[in-house]
Amino acid sequence: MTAETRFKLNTGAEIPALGLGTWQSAPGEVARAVSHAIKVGYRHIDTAQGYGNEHEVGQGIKECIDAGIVKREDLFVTTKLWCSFHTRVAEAVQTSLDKLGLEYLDLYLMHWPLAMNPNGNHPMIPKLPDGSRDIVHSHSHITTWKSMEQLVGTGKVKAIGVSNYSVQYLEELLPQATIVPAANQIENHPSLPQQEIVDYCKQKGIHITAYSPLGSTGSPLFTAEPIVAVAQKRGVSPASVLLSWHIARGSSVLAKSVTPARIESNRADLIKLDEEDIATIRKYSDHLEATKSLQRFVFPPFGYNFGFPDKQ
Ligand SMILES: NC(=O)C1=CN([C@@H]2O[C@H](COP(=O)(O)OP(=O)(O)OC[C@H]3O[C@@H](n4cnc5c(N)ncnc54)[C@H](OP(=O)(O)O)[C@@H]3O)[C@@H](O)[C@H]2O)C=CC1
Ligand SMILES: O=C[C@H](O)[C@@H](O)[C@@H](O)[C@H](O)C(=O)O
Repeated sequence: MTAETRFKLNTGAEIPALGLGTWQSAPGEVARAVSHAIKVGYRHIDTAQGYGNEHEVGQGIKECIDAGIVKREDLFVTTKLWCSFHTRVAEAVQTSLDKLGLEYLDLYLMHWPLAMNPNGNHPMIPKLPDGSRDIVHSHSHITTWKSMEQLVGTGKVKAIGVSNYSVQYLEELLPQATIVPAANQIENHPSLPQQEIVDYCKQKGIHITAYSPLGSTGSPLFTAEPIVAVAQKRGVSPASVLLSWHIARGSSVLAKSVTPARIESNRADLIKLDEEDIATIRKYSDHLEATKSLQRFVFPPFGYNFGFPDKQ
């Protein structure tokens, strides 16, 4: 059954194919979204220090554990190190654990491969007087990774990984790494297939998790003609096609919703796309690439070159 699919990480652990996203899930909504998701079968929850909602995510998890719906070990919980904490990894992971009310994380990711000033004018998004983000250019993401490697063996993290890494950044990191990242969480959907990084990660044993698979808030992807065509042919919604596409590619996928009916259908309506469906979607992606019309929905104003082929 597609919703039960799990992928093996390079640690030997398994990551459930579908996770609940929680970015921009408002306070007062996210605990309910998490507990509803777990009740209807989700076993993978994605949050981040930067989302400011780890406490509420933890409440949703606790409700389900206390009610006997799941045990901690049935869940796969990911959180992420925020940029202004790259020099304070041990402190950051403990704070995340405390907020979540958990003793360990299944996956701890470096959210973006750059450090922001830990002593700047804001704890999360420090800015310079000209309004640009206060980035510590002298601090390498490799140094951050070395600190994250120290967490493995402490019992606080089962696996470590990265997010928003391009091939260029992985090529810098891998020769210096003692531990190969278990996962790279990247924006991924038919309008930004990122085949280059997906193939590279596959070759290196790094699992891909797709974020913003539905095109994030206010998405145009639901009405993209080839997606609608596959949805109609298969008798499902465009959202189902967009989510199922990643599972067919061997990636896990994070779907954010705070709407109970969507949380349910995003899981229940996953399907196994066939070769014809995949070919239709590939043709669409190839056309966008050829016409330089790829769409990246998440590109925060870091003013930084992440090595993304579509944003140089
Ligand atoms: N590592 C990183 O830098 C990033 C990680 N992420 C992670 O990935 C997750 C998913 O990405 P995100 O950007 O949130 O966007 P998604 O692509 O998951 O889209 C979320 C939006 O789609 C709506 N939606 C959900 N299901 C349906 C449906 N079946 N039909 C119609 N609309 C629907 C949601 O509305 P509603 O909630 O109102 O139902 C919300 O507005 C994040 O929440 C986060 O956990 C995301 C961005 C960056
Ligand atoms: O995970 C989601 C995104 O990466 C988000 O954390 C960033 O876009 C952040 O809001 C920022 O402004 O840098």
